[in-house]
Amino acid sequence: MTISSSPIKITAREHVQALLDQYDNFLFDCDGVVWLGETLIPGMVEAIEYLESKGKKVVFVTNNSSKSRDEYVEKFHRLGFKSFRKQQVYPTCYAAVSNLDQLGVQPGAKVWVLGDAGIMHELKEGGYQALGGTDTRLNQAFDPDHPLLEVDPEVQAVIVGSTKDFNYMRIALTLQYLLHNNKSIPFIGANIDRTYPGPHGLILPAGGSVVSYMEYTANRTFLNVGKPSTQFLDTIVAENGFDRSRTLMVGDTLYTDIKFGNDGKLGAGAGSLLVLTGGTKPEDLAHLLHLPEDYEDPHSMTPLYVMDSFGAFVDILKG
Ligand SMILES: O=C(O)[C@H](O)[C@H](O)COP(=O)(O)O
Ligand SMILES: [Mg+2]
Repeated sequence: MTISSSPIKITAREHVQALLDQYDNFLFDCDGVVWLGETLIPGMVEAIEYLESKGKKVVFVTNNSSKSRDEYVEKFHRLGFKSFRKQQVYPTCYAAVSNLDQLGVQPGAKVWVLGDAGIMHELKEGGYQALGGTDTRLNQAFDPDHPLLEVDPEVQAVIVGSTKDFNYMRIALTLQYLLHNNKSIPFIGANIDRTYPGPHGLILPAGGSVVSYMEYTANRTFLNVGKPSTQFLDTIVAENGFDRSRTLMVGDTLYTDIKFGNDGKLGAGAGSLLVLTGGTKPEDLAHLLHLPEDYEDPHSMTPLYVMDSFGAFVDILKG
């Protein structure tokens, strides 16, 4: 996907009206677009309710694997999205588990996790046995003689995502599974994000840094199931029956969200909108500074539209 011109800035009523005319389906990123941690971005509930009142289809696609779909339902309801349904959210913990079958790992199998509760819960919901992850026995200091370090030969896959419990015990054990059986069991990464925007202006280490740590120490490459995976988008489009040409991706990160929309051929020619409420600042957009070096095409990360906050949608429309 190539977008050669500068993004169109959405500031006026006619711009917002044009979005409503052009798109029937809206995909929203979460961290940095809908909320920052537990803090809702002002106007987002009103914006989503407005879109839905006009018959638009809205789904949320997040690389944050720390919560399962059920836990996201609770969060959306808590933050005021009263009619939110489980089928509207696609977190990468769900994407990771959905991929297992295609990788030859059937329900019932044991799966090792370096990550938070979302992955554990989605594994259980999918009929898998989740090992590692939030197991509190792994909170203790590393001890090479600890019986927990014994590898379970029945583990058939490893899923790594963001975690705030990134300690040496968990890292060392995860490495054993990644090396096990001549590095033959699938290694799934929940995302490639380097950082994510936290509250109070904090920039926090994201899941991609955890996945990359394990990739480096195991000297293995992982399967990224999160944005910008085109397979992830294909699944969402197919499950919801979306017409790509009438679908827009709204996100705050160039190399995940915007690339997801552009590479996924959304919109009639393009379908990505960058908001500046999260990790990307105007100067980043100007220079496309945050690009991982292995992404060769900067145009695939250039949004068609840019907006200070999607939360301003209704206010702009009302003039
Ligand atoms: O590490 C994480 O949890 C994610 O990278 C991060 O939160 C991104 O989430 P998203 O912006 O895709 O909602
Ligand atoms: Mg984001």
